[in-house]
Amino acid sequence: MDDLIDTKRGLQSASMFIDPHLYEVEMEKIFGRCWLFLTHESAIPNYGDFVTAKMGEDEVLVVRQEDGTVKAFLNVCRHRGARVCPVEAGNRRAFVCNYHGWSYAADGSLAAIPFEKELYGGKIDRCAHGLKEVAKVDSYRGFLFGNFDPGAISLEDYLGDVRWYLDIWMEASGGVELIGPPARSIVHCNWKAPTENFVGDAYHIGWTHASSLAASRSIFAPMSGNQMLPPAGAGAQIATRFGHGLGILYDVNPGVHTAQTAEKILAWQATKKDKIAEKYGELKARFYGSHLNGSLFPNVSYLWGTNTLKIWQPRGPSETEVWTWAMAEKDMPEDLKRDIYNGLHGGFGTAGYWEADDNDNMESASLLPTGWQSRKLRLNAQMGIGNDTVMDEMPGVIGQAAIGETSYRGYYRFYDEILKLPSWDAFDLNDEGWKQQLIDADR
Ligand SMILES: CCSc1ccccc1
Ligand code: FES
Ligand SMILES: [Fe+3]
Repeated sequence: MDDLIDTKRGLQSASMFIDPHLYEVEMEKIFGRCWLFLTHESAIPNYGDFVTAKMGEDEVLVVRQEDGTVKAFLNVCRHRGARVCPVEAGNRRAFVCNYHGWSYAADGSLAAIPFEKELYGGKIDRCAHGLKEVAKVDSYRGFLFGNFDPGAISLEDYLGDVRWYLDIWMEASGGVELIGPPARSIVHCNWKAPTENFVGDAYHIGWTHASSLAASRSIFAPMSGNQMLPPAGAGAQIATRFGHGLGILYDVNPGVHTAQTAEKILAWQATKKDKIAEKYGELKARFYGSHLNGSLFPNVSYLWGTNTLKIWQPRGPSETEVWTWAMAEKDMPEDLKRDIYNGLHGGFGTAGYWEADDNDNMESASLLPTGWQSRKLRLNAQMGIGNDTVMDEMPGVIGQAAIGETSYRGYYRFYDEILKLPSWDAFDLNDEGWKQQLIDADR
């Protein structure tokens, strides 16, 4: 794996998008040890409410407990491995397996076995056959994450510096809600391809989305066909410790929406910005009115302004199931939420026209390296390399340009680190060397 990621020069091996052995290592070392997004608290408010979610290729049941906490379990019967709960969401105090009828309580314990006395003679240890519980479940600002590794660092530590940027829309905005259930679709690509696009690819907007920009008459339309670059000082790229990253396009929050919906969003935000500035400072208020594209390592992405949250669920090295939610500020009027929902799914939903633009790229970038010669190529994420820096007013390593690949380099720097990390015990939370690794990188 040594020649997979070259952090020093901002290069990655094209084989990372197709190598089946690497994929198995990712499932063990990344999806088996990192915090993975499950759902939002508001989706399971009451005792017995549940949703199914994915953690890597494992399907889990996320269940609200009687005491108000949330537990997650592998959705796999402990008898012969059948799926215990076949539906995506609902409310149940018990889950009964369709195969032989074993039933589990909401806390995952094995509650009843058909003909237990007659067929097992009381010789089965029910306590040892409860649903397999996910080691850790925790919530950040209402967003629920799970971790299979009992030795993992806390969610708060794992999010680290990126919390400052998440708080722009998860807190300063007054909080958001996911308008679901999520749309689900399959893209024939490796799960990292779209995640890296959302972590930092403002570069593709003008080129890939030329027709979509023109069709939607969006604020970004002048970038269509690369007619122009965003002016100097129009944005920034941010990389943080655990690979989470984002790009900011200043002051153009509703950039991807049609002119009509954008107008409504701008009017709405104008009613809140002063209060946000008072409470959270001018910079956060500005970022609240900016467009943010970001990914949380390993596989969840968001577009603040375009109003979407997406998970790129891996299904083998060359297939990804995309879950897409629309996202709106909790206190928005219902008609604006509906406009946002319709605009989002028309653009970035399963058959969205922006999504269709992107999927062609995701598929070609992921499928071309199946060629013996193509897979030996290095992918280039050197844009802005050597100019990254730190700034007092905002955390992380910063690329001070609207278009750059700082957050790509940050994402793959941690990807390399976590693949090589023996265990979380070997991890030094206080080691700030990661910043210098990125700042000292050069061509
Ligand atoms: C094209 C929608 S906005 C965006 C910006 C950067 C990365 C991904 C999406
Ligand atoms: S120009 Fe970026 S992948 Fe071809
Ligand atoms: Fe795109």
